[in-house]
Amino acid sequence: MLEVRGLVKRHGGLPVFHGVDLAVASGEFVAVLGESGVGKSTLLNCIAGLEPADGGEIVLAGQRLRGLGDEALARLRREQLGFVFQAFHVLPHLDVAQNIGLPLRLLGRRDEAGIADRVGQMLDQVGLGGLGTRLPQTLSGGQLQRVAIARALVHRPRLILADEPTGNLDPATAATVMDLLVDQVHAQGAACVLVTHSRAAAARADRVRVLHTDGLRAAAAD
Ligand SMILES: Nc1ncnc2c1ncn2[C@@H]1O[C@H](COP(=O)(O)OP(=O)(O)OP(=O)(O)O)[C@@H](O)[C@H]1O
Repeated sequence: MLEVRGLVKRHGGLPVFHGVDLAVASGEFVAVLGESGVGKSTLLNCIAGLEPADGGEIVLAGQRLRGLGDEALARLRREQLGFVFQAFHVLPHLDVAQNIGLPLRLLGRRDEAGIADRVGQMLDQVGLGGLGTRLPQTLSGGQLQRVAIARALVHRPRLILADEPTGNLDPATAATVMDLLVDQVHAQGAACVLVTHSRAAAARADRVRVLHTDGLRAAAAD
């Protein structure tokens, strides 16, 4: 589903990482750990085509990202990807249900009843049942985190990229969110790359890798 080969990234001429290799098959869950600032979010952004790589190759769902135009990249993201951003990126002027339903609308779905059903299902799954009409500014950080997760999974993406999805959650809610991600991977056959500082979250993955400036390596306990 995802192949990263010899990835190189610089920011403003300064090296972030080089020599990053990663292959993730459908139905496989990989956690990426690493020191703060080593480039974990940057790696996810490169995989999503949100930041250009400076070298190496990324192949997502059989398509090589290099050389794809903005339009093709946007379509690939819409159709294949669910991204849980560290900073949520929940749209402030849309209510919770509209935020969660957005990926379905961007895919061209117009069956309002079907969209409402699926959004309701996601609200229940992340423990936000009844909060669909609330605006984001009335939610807590942990609730916003769960909106972001529901929105990333609503269209059953083939590849899930999750940047610290449990960072703002209490241990019980974090475990529920990890259940959702693991279910999406194992029951639905999605691939998942999870960036986290949480050893508990990483323990749910099939493989754990640690990002260093010169590549991704197996964790000591792996
Ligand atoms: N837009 C940018 N312009 C310049 N430098 C950047 C930019 N984004 C990130 N960086 C730098 O790239 C490096 C990697 O940042 P990144 O956010 O990917 O790290 P991270 O491993 O995800 O960190 P954390 O665990 O703290 O979230 C850092 O040194 C950061 O300062």
